[in-house]
Amino acid sequence: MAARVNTITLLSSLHCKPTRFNPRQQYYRSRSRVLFGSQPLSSLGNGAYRCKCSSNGAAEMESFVITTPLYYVNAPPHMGSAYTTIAADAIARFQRLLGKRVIFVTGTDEHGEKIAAAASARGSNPMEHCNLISRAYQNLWNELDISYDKFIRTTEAKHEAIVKQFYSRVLTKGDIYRADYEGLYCINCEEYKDEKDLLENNCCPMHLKPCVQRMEDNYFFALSKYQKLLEETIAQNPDFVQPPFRLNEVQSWIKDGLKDFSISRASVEWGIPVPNDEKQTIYVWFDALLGYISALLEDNEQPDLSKAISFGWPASLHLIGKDILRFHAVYWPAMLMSAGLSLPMRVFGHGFLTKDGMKMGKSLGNTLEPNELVETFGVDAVRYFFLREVEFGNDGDYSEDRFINIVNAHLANTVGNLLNRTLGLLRKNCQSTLAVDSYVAAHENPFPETVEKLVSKAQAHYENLSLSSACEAVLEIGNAGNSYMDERAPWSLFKKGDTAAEAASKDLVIILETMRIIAVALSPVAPSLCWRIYEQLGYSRDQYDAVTWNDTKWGGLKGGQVMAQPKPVFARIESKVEEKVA
Ligand SMILES: Nc1ncnc2c1ncn2[C@@H]1O[C@H](COP(=O)(O)OP(=O)(O)OP(=O)(O)O)[C@@H](O)[C@H]1O
Repeated sequence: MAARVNTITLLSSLHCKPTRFNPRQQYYRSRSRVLFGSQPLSSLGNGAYRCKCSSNGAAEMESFVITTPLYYVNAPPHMGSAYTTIAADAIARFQRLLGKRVIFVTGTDEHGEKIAAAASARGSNPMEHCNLISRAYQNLWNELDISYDKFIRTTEAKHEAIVKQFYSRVLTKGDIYRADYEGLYCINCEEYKDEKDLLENNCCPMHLKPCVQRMEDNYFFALSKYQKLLEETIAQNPDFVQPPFRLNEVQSWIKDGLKDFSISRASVEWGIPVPNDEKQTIYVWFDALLGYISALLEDNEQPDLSKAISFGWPASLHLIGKDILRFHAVYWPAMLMSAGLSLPMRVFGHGFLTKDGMKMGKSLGNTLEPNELVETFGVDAVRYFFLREVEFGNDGDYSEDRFINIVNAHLANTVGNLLNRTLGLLRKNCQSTLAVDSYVAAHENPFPETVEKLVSKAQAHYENLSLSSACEAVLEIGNAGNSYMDERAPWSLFKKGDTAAEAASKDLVIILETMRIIAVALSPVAPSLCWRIYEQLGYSRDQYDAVTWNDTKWGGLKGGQVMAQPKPVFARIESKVEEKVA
């Protein structure tokens, strides 16, 4: 079968590696025999496809498709929703720097009982309500410098068409049947619960609200049929669920036994009608997960499932919170197997931002407002703090004092101050002009090697989604630059005659080259700040936008390049309480 259409070709063979057999897809194909659509290129294990070399030796661009959850529009976004999206954005930006063809999908999940209830509580109709809240998400993503490529709303006509086609495939496969169901239902999770998983008074452990007894005549998806296949697939692809401790959780759910689940609601009007039974609507999760596929359609395309698949499925990475792991790592793969489609390559379930130990969430109302944080502290501080402070995968609590201390110490002092004082010295002693190429300035100096080692460390951490460690490695470059500056003390060398002054002007080039490398390596996390650094180094916006990870190599700055007038790139945040941050 032909490789997926990747139209852009790279001139360099940098990203061209030999294609490799992908055991997961082969495994699945051999059992289902119904896999269709174009085959992805083989997995690199990190969620990217291997590229294919064309006959002239040029390399087709690798693809990297990353998704956030489609956020539920029962209430406006909060810092928890922003957290996943900021992390996805940093990963997407890093993969773009590597030269991949990235499709970054986000959007809003707009159907279901909770939405209808939220709309009526506001005295609005569901569609108006969805328009308003979906717009709030898009506005917030703009505020937060989120570089998404696709924003899908599950109320879009193309999405509805894809859901119906998918439903029909699963029906044809014989995996949908009709039955009565009675059980305890959590309206906030929009899910029937097992009594054993509930707290006292049948309260949902996530939302702390009692579940209600419900009986319905529904359509069911035969999840139990896929138990063995799921078990085997996951055993053969342990990287499918990450971090590893979440894989154990998923494996134990499957081992406990999978029960068929109801995929329609008779009592919910606000949803996509079940094909051939207009009295029922499709269960919100069976609908929303398909958004990852319908998002891939071009706006002017006929909504066709096979076509959507050919535009980028399977996703390289679903980034989600741990609350929706079961849907993504159990239900969704089984649904895809039933429809004869490839599984996503990786599902990463990160931890929760908590407030007083409880998950911050819309239903509990204990949220932190990202808009306010951005307004008060700026977008770079918000992005940097949450990615640096919370070990990606674990939970993390927010404290304003910690926030201020971290961003002041790292962004204002280590990075901003070093740049500012170096540019100040350059202006005073060298008319803001670099004396020599950075390559020449560092001749026989071991410093570039220190920087390059830290860059490699940062790269490895970005690739493993260890975003906090990636930030740490980049900050270590800043620390190394500060130590170099203090040891060399160029301000005093400039006073010691020509030879010492020549050495001092080379030292300034070395520090500024270090700043340039920091700006590239930190750009996935704090893109606006890094642009300001680049601008201070005398580059244009177009030059910044064309940067790749290759630009982390030593040797970018050239002799004669004129730096901008020194201007702080990150304003220190004033606070009443300030502690020393290690
Ligand atoms: N406290 C949080 N910490 C980290 N991520 C969160 C948090 N809250 C929400 N998210 C992100 O949003 C996803 C859930 O989206 P959803 O729109 O259901 O938000 P929610 O606030 O969790 O809603 P609810 O409180 O009604 O369950 C999570 O899987 C995660 O990606």
